[in-house]
Amino acid sequence: MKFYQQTRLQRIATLVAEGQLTAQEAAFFKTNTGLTQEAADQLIENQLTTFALPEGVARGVQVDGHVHTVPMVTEEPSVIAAASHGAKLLALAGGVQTTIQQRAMVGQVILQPITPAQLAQVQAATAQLAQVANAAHPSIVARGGGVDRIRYRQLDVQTVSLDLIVDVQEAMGANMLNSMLEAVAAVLRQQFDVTVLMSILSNYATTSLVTATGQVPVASLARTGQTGAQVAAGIVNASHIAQIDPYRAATHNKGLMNGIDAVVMASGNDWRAIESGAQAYAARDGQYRGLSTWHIRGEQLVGSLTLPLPVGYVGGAIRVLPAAQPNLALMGVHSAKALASVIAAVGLGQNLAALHALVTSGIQKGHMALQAKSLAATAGATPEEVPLVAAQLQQAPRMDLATAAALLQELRQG
Ligand SMILES: CC(C)(COP(=O)([O-])OP(=O)([O-])OC[C@H]1O[C@@H](n2cnc3c(N)ncnc32)[C@H](O)[C@@H]1OP(=O)([O-])[O-])[C@@H](O)C(=O)NCCC(=O)NCCSC(=O)C[C@@](C)(O)CC(=O)[O-]
Ligand SMILES: NC(=O)C1=CN([C@@H]2O[C@H](COP(=O)(O)OP(=O)(O)OC[C@H]3O[C@@H](n4cnc5c(N)ncnc54)[C@H](OP(=O)(O)O)[C@@H]3O)[C@@H](O)[C@H]2O)C=CC1
Repeated sequence: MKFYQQTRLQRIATLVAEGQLTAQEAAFFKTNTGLTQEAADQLIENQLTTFALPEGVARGVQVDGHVHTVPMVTEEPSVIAAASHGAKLLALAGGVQTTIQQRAMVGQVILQPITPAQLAQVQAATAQLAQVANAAHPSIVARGGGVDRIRYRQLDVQTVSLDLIVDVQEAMGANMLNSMLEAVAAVLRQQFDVTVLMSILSNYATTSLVTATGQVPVASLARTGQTGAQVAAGIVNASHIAQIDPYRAATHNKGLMNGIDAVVMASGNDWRAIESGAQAYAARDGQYRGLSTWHIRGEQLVGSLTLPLPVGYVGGAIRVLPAAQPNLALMGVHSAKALASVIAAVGLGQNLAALHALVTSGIQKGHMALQAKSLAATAGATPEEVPLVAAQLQQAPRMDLATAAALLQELRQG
């Protein structure tokens, strides 16, 4: 029986049998009910309750020679099926390869107003400012990180952004960077008499770019009535439309962020930070574009996705959210870079599956088939009734809430 045809408990047992979960981790996944109210109260303000989302796994995600089972947190039906489908296609030609040139965070101290003479003074003190920043968070220096460099960008005639670029090692680094930035800002105000408007990290993490590339044999893309070459050409054309039309680009990127956000959330990372960075990067040359592109090389359809992924392997809420550590263990990643690589690979596969569906049967066939369960539940079906209503919904001429409600009523009337 396929993994996705098994029951929840059978899936956990399969992962144990495969050696992907220890007995202790399996016990956690079986009984996990999320955050306690007490833990939730420690995390946010004015806490009332907790809010749960489903978590599943994409299987067979092949990245840089390793095969990963990837936890994904999402409320949207068909996202995990699509991630699995994309990963399966990409695995046919060796999986996804990733490159990470650098992993650092950027923060800004905005100097405004500043004269050219004042700027020259500040620039002359760059080494001192780097020392100030490192002294504000010495433990990151002890861990092998710290200030990488400082650069200056003139934003308008009286405004300069002093950009602090910091190697944050295994953390996302937002809090540590903000401490460093505020220390630099204080010295600039006190010793250089410069007006500092504000200091804060930037989520446009261009120093944490990850590129995922992968290929699929064109022949494997064939579907009833369409040759592999026709489907591959359709995917290339769809990817081109996302380069020339922001209306399409936004949807193209939403599709790949379906996978990226789901893994970011499962890992306990800050998904708003990843979303904002990705969307800013999509508009980096002044026009908003698709983050991934596809082209044909010989017998292969080749895809590439680049985006900023400043995720942490430690810090933030990763220790506090109960599922984050078991999820990282199940994913089989042991560093922030490895996590970023897996996330990028899921994004590329997610995009491939969505484009494949769009240029073949259309999105509704696969998506709505999987939406049937959630429609049945929305109509009020109990867990026992959901599969019965969902099965009938898939045969019905229209798959909508009214039909689901009518089918449920029929079922209850026997
Ligand atoms: C839904 C599929 C995968 C069906 O895909 P399919 O080819 O019709 O069905 P299949 O039964 O032949 O399955 C193919 C593979 O999909 C996976 N798969 C299949 N079913 C399951 C399942 N239940 N649970 C887990 N994995 C599943 C699995 O890997 C399976 O291979 P197998 O293991 O059977 O050898 C396909 O139609 C698809 O990928 N569709 C895209 C769905 C999608 O992107 N959903 C997101 C919501 S729409 C959206 O938000 C974004 C969008 C689409 O607008 C983005 C854009 O426009 O670019
Ligand atoms: N704009 C944004 O995106 C903003 C985001 N945030 C939030 O900031 C949080 C992330 O900030 P971050 O600074 O990463 O989190 P933390 O404040 O939790 O700092 C990271 C922690 O990890 C510890 N650590 C242990 N091992 C390592 C290692 N190998 N490398 C690096 N650190 C290690 C550090 O220890 P030590 O102290 O000894 O160095 C530090 O305590 C997220 O919750 C995010 O939501 C906050 C402000 C703005």
